[in-house]
Amino acid sequence: MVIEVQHWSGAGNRFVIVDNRKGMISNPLDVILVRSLCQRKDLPAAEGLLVLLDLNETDSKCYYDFYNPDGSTGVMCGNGARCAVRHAASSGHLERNLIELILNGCMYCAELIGNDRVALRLPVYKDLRLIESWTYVNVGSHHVVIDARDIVQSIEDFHRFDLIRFAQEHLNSYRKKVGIESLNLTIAYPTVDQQIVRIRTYENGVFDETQACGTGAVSTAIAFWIRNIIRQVKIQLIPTSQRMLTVHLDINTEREEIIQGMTLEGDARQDTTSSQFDIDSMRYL
Ligand SMILES: N[C@H](CCC[C@H](N)C(=O)O)C(=O)O
Repeated sequence: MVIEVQHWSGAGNRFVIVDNRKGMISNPLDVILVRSLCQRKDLPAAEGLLVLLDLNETDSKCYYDFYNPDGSTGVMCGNGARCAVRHAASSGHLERNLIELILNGCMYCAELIGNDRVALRLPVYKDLRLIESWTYVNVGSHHVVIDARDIVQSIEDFHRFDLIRFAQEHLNSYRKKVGIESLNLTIAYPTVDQQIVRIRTYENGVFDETQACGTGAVSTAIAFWIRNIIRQVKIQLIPTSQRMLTVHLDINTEREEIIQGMTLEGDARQDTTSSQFDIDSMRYL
């Protein structure tokens, strides 16, 4: 059986999206099928897969599952969530710009802005630990945030830094200290005036540096706020793709150390025409 596969990106983070409302594929998707869908033909590998499960047009409510390219699932994907709501808006007639997204069973509110931007409201983080000079944050996916100034001397060195090698050599140590295997690792370099933070992320389930990581951007904003590195509540972050992400922190007015919620804003675009994928032979046509 042949299915249509769409190609989207959120801040440069690359996804394939399948509309499975007719149940052509059994959920949860088989690992081999996920891996095959992410290995695109004539395009760079996708850094995640989104599956549309259901769409309620009158309530502007949509249901998706997210999978990493290795087939793992059940974690929050900030860039993927923004692509999901834009995909939902393009797949049906949604009554409102305020959309309820249920992603891997968790509910998020999203607002469509302009032609290709989405503001996604995340619930307050589930866990935050300041460990030595680095920070662990659970925002629905697990993140280690490193102040890059601890490992490089300049922004030029930051761009040249061998992140993949660093992750391969050090991730196990972070995993042991946090007690969690599925860690993403972000290095973050604040500019002198702290207006912009440059970030690079080695993603769990991709096991490579991705073009952008939405929950990595949110985790960086949280870590840098709590460590007094950044003191704006609106933080602009530039990922590897150079497509900016903006994180708004909702800070308790009485106690500034309390973050009550976060909003992740950025683009979400359909990149090219759809592809045909044969489920039986597990390959793109
Ligand atoms: N690979 C991550 C999930 C996707 C995160 C990233 N693509 C984002 O935009 O938040 C993990 O396994 O925890």
